[in-house]
Amino acid sequence: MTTPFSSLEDFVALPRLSGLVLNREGTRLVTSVATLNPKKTAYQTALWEVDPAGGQPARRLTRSSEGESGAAFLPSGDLLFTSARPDPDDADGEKRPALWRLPASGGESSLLLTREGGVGGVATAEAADVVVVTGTVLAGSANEEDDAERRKARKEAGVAAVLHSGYPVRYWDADLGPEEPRYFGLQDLGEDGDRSLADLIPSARGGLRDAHPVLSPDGSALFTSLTVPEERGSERTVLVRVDVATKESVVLLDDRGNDYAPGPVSPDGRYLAVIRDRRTRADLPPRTSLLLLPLEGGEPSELAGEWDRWPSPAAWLPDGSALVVTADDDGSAPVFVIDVSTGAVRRVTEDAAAYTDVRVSPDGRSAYALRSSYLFPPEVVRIDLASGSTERLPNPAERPELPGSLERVESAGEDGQPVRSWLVLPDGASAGAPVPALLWIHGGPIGSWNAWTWRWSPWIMAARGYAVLLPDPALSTGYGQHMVDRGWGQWGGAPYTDLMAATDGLVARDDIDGTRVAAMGGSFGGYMANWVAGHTDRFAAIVTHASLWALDQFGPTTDAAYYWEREMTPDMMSENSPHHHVANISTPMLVIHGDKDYRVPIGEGLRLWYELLSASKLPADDEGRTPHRFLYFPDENHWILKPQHARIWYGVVEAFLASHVLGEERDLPSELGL
Ligand SMILES: CC(=O)N[C@@H](C)C(=O)N[C@@H](C)C(=O)N[C@@H](C)C(=O)O
Repeated sequence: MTTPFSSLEDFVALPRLSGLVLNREGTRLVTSVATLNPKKTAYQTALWEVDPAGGQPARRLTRSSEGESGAAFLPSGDLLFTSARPDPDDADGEKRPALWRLPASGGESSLLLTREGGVGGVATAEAADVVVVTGTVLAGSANEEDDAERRKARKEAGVAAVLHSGYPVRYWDADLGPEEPRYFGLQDLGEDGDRSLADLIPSARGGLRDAHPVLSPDGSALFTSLTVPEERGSERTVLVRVDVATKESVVLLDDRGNDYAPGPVSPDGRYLAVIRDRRTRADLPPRTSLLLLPLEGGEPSELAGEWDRWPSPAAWLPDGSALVVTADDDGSAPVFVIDVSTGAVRRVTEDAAAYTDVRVSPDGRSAYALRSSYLFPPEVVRIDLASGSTERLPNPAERPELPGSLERVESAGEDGQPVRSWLVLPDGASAGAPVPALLWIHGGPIGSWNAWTWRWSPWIMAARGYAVLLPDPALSTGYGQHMVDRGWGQWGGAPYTDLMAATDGLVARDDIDGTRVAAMGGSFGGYMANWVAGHTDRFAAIVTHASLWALDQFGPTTDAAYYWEREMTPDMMSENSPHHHVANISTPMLVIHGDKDYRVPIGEGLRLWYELLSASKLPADDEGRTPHRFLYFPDENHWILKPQHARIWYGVVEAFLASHVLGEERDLPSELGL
């Protein structure tokens, strides 16, 4: 059997689909496909068309070394997208993301809009030629010309400094300021049209950093979340409507107990679906709910409030009778339909898969979506909304061959709570040939192992003979509010004991060799790997990626300090901080961290490394030797994004595990230069 998971080169070269848009008539689907560039040092994306009827093979629509993304259809069927490909009329110009149009009638793409601050994304109205693009401006700019001049002056002077008066100053891997994101209404799309841009929320400051514009079907109104500062470095997210013609903006929902974000507008323009996220406190866990906001006036009402899941609204049925949503549910994320008059919830898709980017056909009978699971990466499917049956459409890529099988397993937590996991088993695992195993701990911690991920592929390890357990412990989504509540603010409690219960179930299996088991986790999963290291010696090795180590230090230095301050009091942080238990650590640890990680800053990795060498039970000896290792990426962030670095990541992890779990030595990737 040939599986791409045996070779890291083949694995990083697998095509990766993301995003899906449907034209107004429901006759064209477009998705984005990322593939390796010729040097194999970056991914480049191209747009592909998929036939909704399933009759035609997928075909590539765009081709440039700079790639294309952000596809959006105009009502005419023309396709808009963003790309930093060269402007044919300005071959020497600087490459920056611009807005392009591919005509429905065929032919070449043409450049629609270029601006000094680039074009980040595009939103179109369903039934009107209204386009809103996102892009940045320098905070002090008066207009586009002024912005261009200020950028030029800053660049020519070689100045990167930013003067802040507010919070935050960084976000994930981006330094914030003096650029601020804005929404621009594009006035005239005709061939020779005036491309003047209307800054729709000029007072937004940094508040659109994490926002997406949603347009009403007739294009008259734009809805967005807007993050507004609060006292003491905190912030909240309010819901805003902007009149696209007059630029008049109105705050629709704003209170200190919740954050709000817009979902889709009903086909008749009368209701807005709204996502409400409860603001947390140390004694109040998160809760996500769905609201219907009447746009002609009146109070919002909660939809399906009795349903013990956290819905994410995707689309309305064309007759406005129901909302199509997805929600995490027992290790998957199916499609559901919620009747808006009764709140009744009906599960549509029955398979154990995760659905995203759901688009509904104009007749309301079908939906199209990206679907993935641990058995296959994202692929385009058609869903029959009445029966729930799904059909995989002819896709830009085939499913990769897997080197093993997948099972759903369950253990009981200390309080009797079922703890559910996916278990990846390598080919050949049996009672007669038990295999070594890995416990993988997910991040968040509010999340679930329920969809394919390119970052942590269990099949890479299965191809090397390991079973991989993917448990959803306390704080995971898809198991009801109680599952979140029982872990809130006490990470070293139920989340840890649930993971140990799942591990007990794993090692009790006769196809698993319980003497050869390691634990691994990233981000919050790395926090937990560190906690595991200080509380048990049952694992042969531990891999901790982008991990939280000293919570008193992490809290104020992460990019969103207020978020963490709302979960734990200083006493709770101290009680749950792994660094207090360094003296108990007797397991070899592989620490991995990227220097540009602003979510879990590098200080966590540096301090963990030093304290492992100086204070664990396996300190560096008098010649500096230690079983611990530190894999440091100076130019990566919270994730390892460059394909060559992903290969190194898997290669070093594999060698470390082979040494400590299997007792075998492996060559390290030669590019490490060791
Ligand atoms: C504001 C905030 O911190 N949100 C959390 C979702 C978060 O970023 N948590 C990280 C520590 C984390 O665990 N991230 C996960 C999603 C990951 O796998 O990287």
